[in-house]
Amino acid sequence: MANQQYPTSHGINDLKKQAQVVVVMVPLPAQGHLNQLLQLSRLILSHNIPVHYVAATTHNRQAKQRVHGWDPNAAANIHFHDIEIPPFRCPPPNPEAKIKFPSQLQPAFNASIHLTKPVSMLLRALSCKARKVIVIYDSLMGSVIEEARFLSNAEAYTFRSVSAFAVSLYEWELEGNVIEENELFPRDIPTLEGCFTDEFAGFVNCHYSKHGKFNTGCVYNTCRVIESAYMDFLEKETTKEGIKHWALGPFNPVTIPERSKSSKKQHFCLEWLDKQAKNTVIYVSFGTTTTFDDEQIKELANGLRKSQKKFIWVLRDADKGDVFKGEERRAELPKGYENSVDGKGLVVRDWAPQLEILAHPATGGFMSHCGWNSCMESISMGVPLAAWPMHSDQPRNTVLITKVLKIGIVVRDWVRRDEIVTSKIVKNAVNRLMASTEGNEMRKRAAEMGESVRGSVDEGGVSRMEMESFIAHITR
Ligand SMILES: O=c1ccn([C@@H]2O[C@H](COP(=O)(O)OP(=O)(O)O[C@H]3O[C@H](CO)[C@@H](O)[C@H](O)[C@H]3O)[C@@H](O)[C@H]2O)c(=O)[nH]1
Repeated sequence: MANQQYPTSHGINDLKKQAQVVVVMVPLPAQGHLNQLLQLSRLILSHNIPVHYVAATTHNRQAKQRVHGWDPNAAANIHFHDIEIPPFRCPPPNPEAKIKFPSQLQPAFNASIHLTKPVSMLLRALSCKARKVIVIYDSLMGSVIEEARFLSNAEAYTFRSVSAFAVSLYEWELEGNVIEENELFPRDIPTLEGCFTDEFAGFVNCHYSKHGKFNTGCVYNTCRVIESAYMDFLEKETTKEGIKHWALGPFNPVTIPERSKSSKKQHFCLEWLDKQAKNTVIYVSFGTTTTFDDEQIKELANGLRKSQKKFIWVLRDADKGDVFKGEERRAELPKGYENSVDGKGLVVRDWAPQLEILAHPATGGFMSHCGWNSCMESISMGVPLAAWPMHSDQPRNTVLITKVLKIGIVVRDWVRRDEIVTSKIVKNAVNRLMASTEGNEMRKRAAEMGESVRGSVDEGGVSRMEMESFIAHITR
């Protein structure tokens, strides 16, 4: 399999033990979640453990089609279980919504409940054949894997799709504590007001599994190089329950295979990047759950142009619950915009190869909403961020990036989320990150951190050891 982060060197006995263990992944159907569990599948597979990845047919297709740097279809030991579920509503995102949480995904989240029966059947079937069935499920998919509770040879592990920092804060609050400034948490951590819709908050209340009775642990897409204090905090909080916590990230590949320059498949923005000088380009992208209204798009477009810095801007609407259904809105740019930035900037309307862009030496900064995948990808490629949070865990990830790790600046303060971000604010943020002493210092810090994070997956590195301990634990 291409791009194995953890090459294996197992003894015969280890291999025998592992052959009797299977892993079942149950992701929440949203790109930021599908992607992480697919990437984790790749890592687990490199330890010769078969992985079953279960989702609705359309979400499996989405996860496979969008992954970069390796081919999940060629990874023979990933068994994709395409489940046909009843049709669900698939509204487009609403650019005018006051709360920016992607409420259009809610019907897909609700429809996940139809996976319960097929997942139960799969778990039962696997449980008859394997010595052990390990279920790794998104913390919002607890209801779907209830069957694991009744199988004597099944163990369930909760996957936390966000930073250990965000989970620590959330669980601290769940216990009824007030967040105060201390050695772990900096001051002025935003509340969760404005982060979610009421409907999603209700969904979380129903389905969030902190650590169910049959749970033996939690896995995180993070690395102790950056979040060791928060992993320790979570461990301390659950000592009594005997819950284990594993920081197995970064899940994303940390090295990108050498591109063949003659390859026709190369994305045009990578060819363009090849012609740019080191650290001169800012990559601008807001993940798969952000939709701007026309006015905000205009301000962002003008701000990038006025900054006079080179940029790659991914301009796409947020995903729908089924990304293959219906039309996508094509956001309008100011008249003649693309010509006016010719040579300076690229606007990408399709799926951009984000990891490869971030890994490219010409990329020197990332303007991002601070979704956790984007944060981990940027950190592991050593790129500092200009943080512009929209919803969910993003305002708190912004605190982690800017105040704790000090590898980024804030574009727009979360408290001013109802105001438009003017072109002047955008221009100033780009210049601050890309062309100031402060920005250069952050770039240096981010590069050093990236090196340490990439090193953590090498032999003897913290993430590598944590993964080995996890594999030993599930195959014990
Ligand atoms: O053109 C594109 C656009 C996106 N991506 C990838 O898509 C993913 C986006 O994930 P993320 O950065 O986490 O953003 P969201 O899609 O918004 O993720 C949701 O899920 C995350 C994990 O729970 C949360 O941290 C976020 O707040 C939530 O919005 C990343 O892997 C990107 O590399 C591309 O490769 N190309």
